[in-house]
Amino acid sequence: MDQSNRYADLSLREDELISGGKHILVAYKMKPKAGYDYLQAAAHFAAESSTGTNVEVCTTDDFTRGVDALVYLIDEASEEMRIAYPLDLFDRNVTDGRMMIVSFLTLVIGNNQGMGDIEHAKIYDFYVPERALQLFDGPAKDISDMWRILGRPVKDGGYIAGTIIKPKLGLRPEPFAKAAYQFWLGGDFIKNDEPQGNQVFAPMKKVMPLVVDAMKRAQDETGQAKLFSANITADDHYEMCARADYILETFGPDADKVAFLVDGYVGGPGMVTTARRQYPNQYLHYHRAGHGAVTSPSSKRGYDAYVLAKMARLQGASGIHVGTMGYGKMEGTADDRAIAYIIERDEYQGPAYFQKWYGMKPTTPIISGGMNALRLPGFFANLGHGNVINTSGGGSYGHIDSPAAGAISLRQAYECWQAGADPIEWAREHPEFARAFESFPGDADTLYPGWRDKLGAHR
Ligand SMILES: O=C(COP(=O)(O)O)[C@H](O)[C@H](O)COP(=O)(O)O
Ligand SMILES: [Mg+2]
Repeated sequence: MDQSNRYADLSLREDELISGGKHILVAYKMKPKAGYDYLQAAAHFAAESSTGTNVEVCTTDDFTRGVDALVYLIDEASEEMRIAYPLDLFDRNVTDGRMMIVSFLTLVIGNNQGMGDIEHAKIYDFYVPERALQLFDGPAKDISDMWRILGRPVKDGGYIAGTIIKPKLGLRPEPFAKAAYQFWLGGDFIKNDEPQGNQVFAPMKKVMPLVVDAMKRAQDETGQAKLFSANITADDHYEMCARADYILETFGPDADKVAFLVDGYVGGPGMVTTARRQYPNQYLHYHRAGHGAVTSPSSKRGYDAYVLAKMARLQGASGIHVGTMGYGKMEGTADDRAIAYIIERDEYQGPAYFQKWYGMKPTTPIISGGMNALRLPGFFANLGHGNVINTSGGGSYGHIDSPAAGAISLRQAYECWQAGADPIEWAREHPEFARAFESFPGDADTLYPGWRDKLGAHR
């Protein structure tokens, strides 16, 4: 059935839809199955994503038609399809009238992902009008809260040197806490790796008191505040809250230095929002493990990492992983800067839409995955600033001298970039950074050819 008379209006202008402020706009790359007309398939897509189905139903009335999603732009050659969704389509909380990402996802990337006439469709950008932005929680805490705890300026407080306890799994409580202590002697921030929780060989109630002790000792020894991001992920939100409450109680006077990590992609928006709403005083760390299943450039379905990050800011993540922009081990390119910019700035021109955030707090880009001191100078040059949290697991625990030396080498890499210095020259004056070359010789050969001769001459 051709529904393009009802669910498409190509005369609608995007600038007018935006100035009207009554629609969420979504940009897709969509391809119909062979033999299907592009506009008809797009209109069916909009129908399934809003008020319709594949046939006319007798229960539809004039009001129903007023909340139809409308295809307002198509370009078959570039697989471009943009749809305007009236705000009233989206579910609101009974308790407080607020909007929810789960309803946004259910409509804009819901049943349309399994349609028989669609080859594939993937969201690459969306636009949220001011009124809808007011109805999302947004972050309660942001990187300025971390900087404040670290005793830094709350604006442009700079690089937070972090790590992930490695090995990823398999450490019992004492070696786990020892690993934390060793890193904190040189660095700022430690996160649980995303699967670490309450394994039988490392029960949370044995691990956490030892981590608190390690934090205290590292703080005493260095005279600096230290931060810990604790994984509270669980299927059951009561379990999640039990973990969070236990952790806050255990950290006691240092509880402000605790972030809560949630595996937000596998756990879903309910998990993220539970953490956001139950613990608004804690920094909320969104780990996106699993996201590649839909966000990977090789996937023609789902949504991309830019869209995931933008949704995370709406939901109230204080920080989310944004990849390493081609400088680490995970998939990514230099252009992934956009993923950081959309979540940290007050406004940003995305791939399709110019988004203003109207004062919503920023979400910190968390840089993680195969990073080490040698890769950081290029990373900062590409991003253009260093106001990020970076967690280098292998880059710290793989340093040949110690985790503390690994941590120090990370900070030195940041300072090298800040100074605009040549990394080889910097290494001559900064021993931990120099030893990173020997710790990661494969990276050193790739990034700084001839480093052995140049540094060896001064050894
Ligand atoms: O444990 C790590 C990195 O460990 P290491 O520092 O040892 O490589 C992170 O879970 C991934 O990088 C995910 O990050 P992202 O979601 O940005 O890919
Ligand atoms: Mg990890």
